[in-house]
Amino acid sequence: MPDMGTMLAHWAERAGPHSDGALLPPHHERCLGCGLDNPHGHHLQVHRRGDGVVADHVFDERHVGAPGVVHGGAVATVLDDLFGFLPYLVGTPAVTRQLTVDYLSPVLVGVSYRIEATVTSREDRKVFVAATVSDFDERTVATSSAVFITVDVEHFARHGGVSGGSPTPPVADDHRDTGREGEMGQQRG
Ligand SMILES: CCCCCCCCCCCCCC(=O)SCCNC(=O)CCNC(=O)[C@H](O)C(C)(C)COP(=O)(O)OP(=O)(O)OC[C@H]1O[C@@H](n2cnc3c(N)ncnc32)[C@H](O)[C@@H]1OP(=O)(O)O
Repeated sequence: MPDMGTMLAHWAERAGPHSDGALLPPHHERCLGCGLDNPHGHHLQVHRRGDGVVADHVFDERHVGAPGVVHGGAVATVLDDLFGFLPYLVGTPAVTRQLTVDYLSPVLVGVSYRIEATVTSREDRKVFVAATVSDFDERTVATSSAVFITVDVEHFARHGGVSGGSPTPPVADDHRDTGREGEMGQQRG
């Protein structure tokens, strides 16, 4: 388990307070949504705006689904990551428990979109959040809502770390030493 002091410092460093308009720090350098060191990432640049967060984002060819159209999973990734900045403003770490996306119009590769998210309500550990994705004619192309659950920093220490690496995946007993290096071996990468 990573050192708890390191985890606490990592959270404290990011949690702010952040002034209105400030560029918010990435979750960590390898984060798929906002980490600048992730070559597969979206490199989201997120600012605080009032009680919410906002990012302008252009999806590229790496994110294509149907020709010219952004893959729905890529849109969901960006929404989830943007929601993941609201805990900085709430003041406590939180993780996604449920994420819903309404795809109203195709999101297009190479077009700039504004994505805005805010906290709509709180109930004990539950933080309800909502977001919109709009083009620069202010036409809403997607909306999203999510339920985040507040956690303590130990949650992150328990399940991995903040250095950017992934914990070694557990190997299921029934696939150990079978000599079947076919499908399962390849899937596990
Ligand atoms: C050190 C800091 C590092 C910082 C790095 C930050 C990185 C962030 C990166 C961000 C990247 C982007 C973000 C990411 O990608 S975050 C990554 C994706 N998310 C996860 O990995 C979370 C995985 N899930 C869990 O770990 C657990 O399930 C958690 C901890 C979330 C809850 O497990 P736990 O066992 O503790 O709680 P519970 O299951 O009893 O539920 C709790 C409460 O919630 C209610 N509930 C459940 N569902 C719903 C629903 N649909 N509508 C309304 N309510 C709902 C439920 O009834 C209950 O209510 P109540 O009975 O208590 O009243």
